[in-house]
Amino acid sequence: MALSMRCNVKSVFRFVHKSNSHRRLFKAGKATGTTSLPKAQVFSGIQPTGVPHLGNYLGALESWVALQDKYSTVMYSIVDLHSITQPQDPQMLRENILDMAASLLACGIDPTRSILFQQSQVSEHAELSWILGCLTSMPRLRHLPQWKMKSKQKNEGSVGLYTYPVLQAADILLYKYGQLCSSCVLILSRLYSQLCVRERVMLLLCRSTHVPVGEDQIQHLELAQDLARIFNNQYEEFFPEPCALLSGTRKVKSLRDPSSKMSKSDPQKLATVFLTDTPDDIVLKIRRAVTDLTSEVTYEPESRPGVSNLVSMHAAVSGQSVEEVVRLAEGMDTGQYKNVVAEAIVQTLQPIRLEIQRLRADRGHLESLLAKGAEKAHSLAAPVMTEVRKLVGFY
Ligand SMILES: Nc1ncnc2c1ncn2[C@@H]1O[C@H](COP(=O)(O)OC(=O)[C@@H](N)Cc2c[nH]c3ccccc23)[C@@H](O)[C@H]1O
Repeated sequence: MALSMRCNVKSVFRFVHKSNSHRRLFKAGKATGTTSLPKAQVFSGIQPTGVPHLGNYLGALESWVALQDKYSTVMYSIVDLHSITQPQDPQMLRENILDMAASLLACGIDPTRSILFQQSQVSEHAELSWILGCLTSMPRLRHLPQWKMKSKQKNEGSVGLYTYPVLQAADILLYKYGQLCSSCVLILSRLYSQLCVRERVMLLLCRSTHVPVGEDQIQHLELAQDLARIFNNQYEEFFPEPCALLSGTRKVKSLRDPSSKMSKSDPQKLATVFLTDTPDDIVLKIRRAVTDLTSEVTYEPESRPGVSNLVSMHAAVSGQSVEEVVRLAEGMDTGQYKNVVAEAIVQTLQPIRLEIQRLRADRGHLESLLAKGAEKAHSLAAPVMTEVRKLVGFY
């Protein structure tokens, strides 16, 4: 699974030249008695607004799982504060939070290798969001997707919906420190002064928070980068700019309208494949997927979005390239091809569905996992917030 990184290299470059950042690089470990260098972290979030769908899985969750092997601090948050920007029934929300935890575990999130937690249980998210909100201009938020889409649907949106992306920036920026293992720390701290600028840039690039998301979150990530920059200019170099990590399948489209993205809240029942769909549900939805009048299978996202969406989903779930998949489909018409795609999706989702069912049954276990995750997240967020409060002038 290929991941691509979207970072603002120029700003990281600028960051390197500020002497403070340099010193801070060594400061982070003092509290633990080691000389430590901050390092790359992974942070991402998902709203507990129902069972994740194939778009969430291919655009984000699959890479969340893979990143557990590549980074030592990996954090995934069930962003319940974001979810209440739309009306939620309290009992349903409570259930959705635990169901989301079960879904993430079933996809392969391993609580021994990542910190899985509920956003509202770490109050620093809301606090940092307020501070960042005070640095954000109103026009900067007006054109961001969440507001544009959802305020239109409801005629008018809430203040929470409007400032949603500021909270997302706070989520990401809050987790800026990490510890390296002591031998790496020793080697790197000895070497740092001998590194050339390019190597220091690489080190700092690695240090920023990496955020695996689908394409729809890019503008939110850009706001997080801007807010890091604005905060640093206003107070002192403090927040490294985060980078988006995009998976190969950046945007899975709706099966009923391939001009829009697959979404949990799509009112059309056949538009979205959920991770809990049975094989029969999946076959039906794929068979009914909107394509076009050409029967050949090709990959032309602009002119043939429907069939191209099937091809890219098929490539992603089967671990093949788009070219391989198209070659495999030679001689088939789109009707026959849909059966192949459905089968490949069933193969991928079936074990996840069964595991979700198993995990959902033990609510106590899920609650205790989330409580432990919140404790760990809090222990990382608290020292950052202490520094932020000092910089802002609260003490
Ligand atoms: N059709 C699709 N195709 C490809 N990818 C998709 C598709 N639909 C959703 N995604 C991706 O799934 C993740 C979770 O979606 P959410 O809408 O809950 O995701 C959201 O609503 C975020 N605002 C949650 C959030 C809050 N704080 C954060 C901090 C970092 C990253 C993310 C967050 C996302 O990565 C999203 O890009």
